[in-house]
Amino acid sequence: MLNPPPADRGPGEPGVSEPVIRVIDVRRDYPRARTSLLKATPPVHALRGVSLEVQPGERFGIVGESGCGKSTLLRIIAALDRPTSGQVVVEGTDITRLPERRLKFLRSNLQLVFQDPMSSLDPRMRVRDIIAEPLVVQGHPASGARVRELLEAVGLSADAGDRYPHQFSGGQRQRISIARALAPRPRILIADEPVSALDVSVRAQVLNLISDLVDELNLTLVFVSHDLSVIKHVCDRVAVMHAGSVVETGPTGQVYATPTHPYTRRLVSAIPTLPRALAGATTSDLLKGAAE
Ligand SMILES: Nc1ncnc2c1ncn2[C@@H]1O[C@H](COP(=O)(O)OP(=O)(O)OP(=O)(O)O)[C@@H](O)[C@H]1O
Repeated sequence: MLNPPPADRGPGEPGVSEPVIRVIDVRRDYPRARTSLLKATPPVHALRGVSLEVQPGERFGIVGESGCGKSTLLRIIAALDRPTSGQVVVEGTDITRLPERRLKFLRSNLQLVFQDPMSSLDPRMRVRDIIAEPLVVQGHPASGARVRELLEAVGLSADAGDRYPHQFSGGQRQRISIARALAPRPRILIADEPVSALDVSVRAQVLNLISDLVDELNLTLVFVSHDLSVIKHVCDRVAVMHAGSVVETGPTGQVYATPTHPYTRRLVSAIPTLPRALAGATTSDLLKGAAE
């Protein structure tokens, strides 16, 4: 079985109604280079008091155009960065104040898939070692059988393990990243624009693979995209971000059909019609076009 029911793997087993992730009034300021000797330069307010909750087994989307703070929020949820203020509670544990050595439980329970598989896969490593790496880092032996099982789960043949990342297409490389993320049997999968760098012809295949695996393995998914049509394909609920704030949250179908915030209405009205979608235009391309 790819992901048997987890044994005790850390504090805070999610209860029936306990959110898996709670983000509470999170702010993140980045210092900006000084431009004047006389006046202090104000920081970049990347997150301006973001709050949201993700329930167990939910597929939660975060959408917004470039620079609205999506990656900053994901990095804070994954404890790769700390907020300036506010709290993030994952599976009942406030991770924002924990020292690095106490974050071990999070490093196996929560895994990430990034936008560009080429830059997130070490070109000098064979695929089998790439997939086994998170297990080895956590001090677990990685068996050949487990690597083969993961390759099969993402639709790659067992002999793919002997090859190097450059010997695969973009879509296949993203499958390798997904296999690596699943290796430590996470309960939470975070995907940051996982299909944006892929050829439009393989995007749906990779989205369907993520969807199927989330169902099969009973994962909670947090999925970030600048493209509402991609979110609509995968997610049950969505938070719309604009300029460091969440401006609207709701079931994806409802937000899509009856958006309440003016920014969401702009996003929805810019969703590509079929011919433009086939030509590969994204919501953000179309928003740019509309603004020009
Ligand atoms: N390390 C940093 N130092 C200074 N400013 C930063 C840093 N990281 C992000 N920012 C700024 O914070 C804001 C939010 O950036 P972030 O990358 O989170 O947005 P995003 O929505 O993920 O955009 P994209 O989709 O283009 O990655 C932007 O104004 C960005 O320039």
